[in-house]
Amino acid sequence: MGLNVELKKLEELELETQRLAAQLQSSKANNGSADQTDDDLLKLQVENTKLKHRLAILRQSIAEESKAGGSIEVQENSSITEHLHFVFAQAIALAFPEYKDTPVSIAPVNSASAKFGDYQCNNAMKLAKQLKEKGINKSPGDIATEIQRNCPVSPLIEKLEVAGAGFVNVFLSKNYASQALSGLLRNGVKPPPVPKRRVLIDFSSPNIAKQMHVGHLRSTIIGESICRLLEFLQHDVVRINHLGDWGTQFGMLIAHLEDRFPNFLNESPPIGDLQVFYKESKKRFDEDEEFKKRAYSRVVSLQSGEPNSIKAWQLICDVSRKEFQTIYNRLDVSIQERGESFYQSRMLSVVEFLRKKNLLEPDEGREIMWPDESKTGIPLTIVKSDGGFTYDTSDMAAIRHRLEEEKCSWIIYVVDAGQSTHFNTIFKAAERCGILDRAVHRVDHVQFGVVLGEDGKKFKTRSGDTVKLSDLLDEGMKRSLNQLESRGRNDVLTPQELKDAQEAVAYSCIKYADLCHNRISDYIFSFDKMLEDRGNTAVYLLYTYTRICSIARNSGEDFSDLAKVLEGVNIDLSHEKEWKLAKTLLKMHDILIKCSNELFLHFLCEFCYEVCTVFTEFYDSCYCIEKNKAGEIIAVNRSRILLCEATAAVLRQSFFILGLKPVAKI
Ligand SMILES: NC(=[NH2+])NCCC[C@H](N)C(=O)O
Repeated sequence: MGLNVELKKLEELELETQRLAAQLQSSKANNGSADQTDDDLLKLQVENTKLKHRLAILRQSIAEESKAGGSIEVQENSSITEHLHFVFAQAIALAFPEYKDTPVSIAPVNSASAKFGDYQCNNAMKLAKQLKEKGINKSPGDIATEIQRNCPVSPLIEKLEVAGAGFVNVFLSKNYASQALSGLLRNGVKPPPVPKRRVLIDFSSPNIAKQMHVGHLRSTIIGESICRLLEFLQHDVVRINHLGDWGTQFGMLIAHLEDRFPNFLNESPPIGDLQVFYKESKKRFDEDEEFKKRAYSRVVSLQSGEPNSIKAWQLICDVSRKEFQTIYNRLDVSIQERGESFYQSRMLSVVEFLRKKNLLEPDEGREIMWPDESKTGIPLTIVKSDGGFTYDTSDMAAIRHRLEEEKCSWIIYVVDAGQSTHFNTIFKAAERCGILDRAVHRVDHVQFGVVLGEDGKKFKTRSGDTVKLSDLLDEGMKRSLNQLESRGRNDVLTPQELKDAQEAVAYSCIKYADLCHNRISDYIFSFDKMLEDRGNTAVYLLYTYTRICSIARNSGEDFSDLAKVLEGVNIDLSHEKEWKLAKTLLKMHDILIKCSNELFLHFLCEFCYEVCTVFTEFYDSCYCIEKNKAGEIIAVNRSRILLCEATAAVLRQSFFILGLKPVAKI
């Protein structure tokens, strides 16, 4: 095992040990101190100390190896930026030992300024300032030179140059790039190595009996892509639909069901439109005192598990569930249902837990909890004055379950930006009571803006109603067919091919339009815009992809077994455009890591767009297949066709993460 690989593994282990120790500690706090737990904790601590020791030795030996003019290996599928971090961290540690923990700063160089290399380390300027504060005068240029001199030799680097105000410019090695692309073609696109976590993603999460609206659509699309991204990076992903299936509205729904379909226990009620049903029951609830009373009593019986109320509740949930599932099937989303009702018993115990810790205080008949001791911010309502629980209570029970029982070390909530105060409060409160430990757990509220209509106002139908998602998807299908027909594709494609293309375009467009913007800003929903075949749209990407795939097919040679083709061909990157394309493709791992660190998918969308435009530049100036005047193939440049295939592979993997479905013909 290479030193770097071992180092990464050890770092992962250390994280895991810390997480286990925290878990033991918290279960000890909850259960009183059991001897067994004490023993386990002790063992873990010893283990952790050993690990730390081993880590220190390793770091030292890596540093020494490079001091002796040593070299450094590149981990397979490693992100270039990460590798360069490693290289420069060592160089800085050797050149300026007292700054060995300085965060390394590496930036890609804009491809327009290729003479400055491909990546840049710009630590020297900051170091010059820090040294000056200590009374040492050294120019950034001199510092950069010292850093450069101490860099270990890496197969990834062709040369290093100091330039400008103290930058160290990195020129990537063509040889390395060519080998990395061969590996990619041979083994498929593989994920960059990252420390693995068990991560729970709470997304989609609509409410029973209510309309699933465009906000839920955003959560569904973004959430699904985050799951795919993290699964690709080999994390252990738990996909959770936190359905709103337990609110007080169920009282009135149950009471209304009892009246409308008295035989519901024996025969499933034909509730066609749950929204109408909901409106009817709400009207009665507001107008009829008697009904209101019964509705309240049904909430109590439901939450205490009375069988008839449970049965009625299940029937209602089933109606919604079926509707949601059709949307998930259409969008190719998979998710496990674990609604608020799942936490009923855990809400009881989390209340007990908080009460024992003296964290609940009375407030006009309610019981509230402040997120921090200073009592600033907004308190959570943990118990209502009628003894019932709230959205806050279920989220406290959920976060506890996810960290302690589900043993996740990372939770991601994909919910609209309107709920950011709620989540901030939940996170702080969870920290305050010892459920959440930020040293070992990561929690993110992946928030997103609202969907606007083309008029810039909230997205609504012409009549001012909220848009039904199934109608929206139907409209997308219609528009996509129109677009294909206007290009005459219905004359070229078979009916099945046309249908596949229609679906691919419709759903890919809707997803991509959502993902390609910074999610935090509001976004304007426009079918016209998303169906454009130019610019950063799904249609452009899908067309380009299909075109790339057709190149090998039309070459008259067999490219089905890439490993075999590679035996006789070296990927040649001597043409400027070949080299540019290769470097673009090799950025994929950097991008995936950036997306998963920051949980923004538009970086990946921009990457796909860049790959397509750089590919087009390449294809415009580099012949892959040469034909004579008669249209006969006279030469096939296999190396270039392999580059096309590598481009297709990179796009295919990125499309999969973004939920875009490529088709063979379009
Ligand atoms: N754990 C959570 N609170 N998840 C999000 C739930 C979203 C909620 N059902 C809504 O529609 O607004």
